[in-house]
Amino acid sequence: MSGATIEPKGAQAPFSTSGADLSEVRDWIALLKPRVMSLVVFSGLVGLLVAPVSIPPALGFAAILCIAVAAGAAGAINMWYDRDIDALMRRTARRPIPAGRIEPGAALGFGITLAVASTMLMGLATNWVAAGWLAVSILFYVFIYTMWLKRRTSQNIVIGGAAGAFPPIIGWAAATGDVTLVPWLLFAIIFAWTPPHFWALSLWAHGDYARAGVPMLPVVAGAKETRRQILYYTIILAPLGLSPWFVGFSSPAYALVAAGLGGMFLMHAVRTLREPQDEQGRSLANDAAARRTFSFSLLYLFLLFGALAVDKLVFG
Ligand code: HEM
Ligand SMILES: CC(C)=CCC/C(C)=C/CC/C(C)=C/COP(=O)(O)OP(=O)(O)O
Repeated sequence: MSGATIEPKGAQAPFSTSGADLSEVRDWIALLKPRVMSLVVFSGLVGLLVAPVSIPPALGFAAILCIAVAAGAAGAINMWYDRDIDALMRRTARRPIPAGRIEPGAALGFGITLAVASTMLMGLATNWVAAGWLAVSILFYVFIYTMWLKRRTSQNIVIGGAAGAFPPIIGWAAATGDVTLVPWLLFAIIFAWTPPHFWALSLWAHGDYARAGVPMLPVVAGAKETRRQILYYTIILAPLGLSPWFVGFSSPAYALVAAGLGGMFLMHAVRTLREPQDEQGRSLANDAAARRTFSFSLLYLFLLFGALAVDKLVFG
């Protein structure tokens, strides 16, 4: 597979070289899973902004850059490890490694280099508590989720999803040097959010996972059970969203926003449970409700964390 598209460098005209360079750069960026990174970075930024200690903007910027690069590094190592199953799934088959545009070993080297560089820079720029949590999240995503759980159990994302819940802890630690109750509450919110976020998507992507032999919940337990589990986790998530107010960290205005968002998420989960389906729970409506639940999950986290940050700025 590799080498099929490589041409001798000297044979290329300057224009086509720059075109090739640009698409090469795009491939390296794709290895970093940049769209997923956006929300990871946002939740890390909110952890940093709501912390009771503020750090100089340049250091705050360095901390967020480190979270972004570390998440990207973990994504690149994940794509290196998962290249066999990525090649079997329609959603992932065009990724640079399964498509043969980037050598697996080069992707692994890229991921490890960025992981080490981002952790070291975090430690030097802010503190080693933040760097330690950054390392934990990379290692968790790579070893616990990707290498251990993803191919073994339908609970893979319930436990492995913790990797994506660390960014607010890292952001907070970058500012304060420690981790107290509030960042753990933010961790818990993302932890409870991950199953409905992912299982909504897996309802329509289950064919891909079945083909690749990945035991995601709809493949193992069926769509009906997946719909029920989405609702259970949303029932846990909705009150958890209010927890910063319960502990006196946020104002009643935040609580109102969190309650509204939680209510809307519950409504989407109930609609996903009840959408027209066959006896196995497979949608008869092109998974319209599940698609809306997935999109709303992204909006939910963005708005909830946005509200938390705005609340801190306005009410202190
Ligand atoms: C183990 C836990 C998780 C799994 C298995 C998972 C899986 C997925 C998958 C398969 C997609 C769709 C395709 C893609 O762009 O790759 C997706 C999209 C997305 N996920 Fe997750 N996710 C998880 C946790 C998270 C976390 C913790 C965040 C951020 C806090 C996050 C943010 C996003 C975003 C922003 C998108 C939309 C990307 C787009 O626009 O396509 N995910 N997730
Ligand atoms: C700060 C830091 C280091 C964070 C890293 C953790 C991180 C990026 C978590 C997000 C989880 C995620 C994108 C899972 C995708 O699952 P998958 O790999 O099964 O998805 P795929 O099928 O699209 O490859």
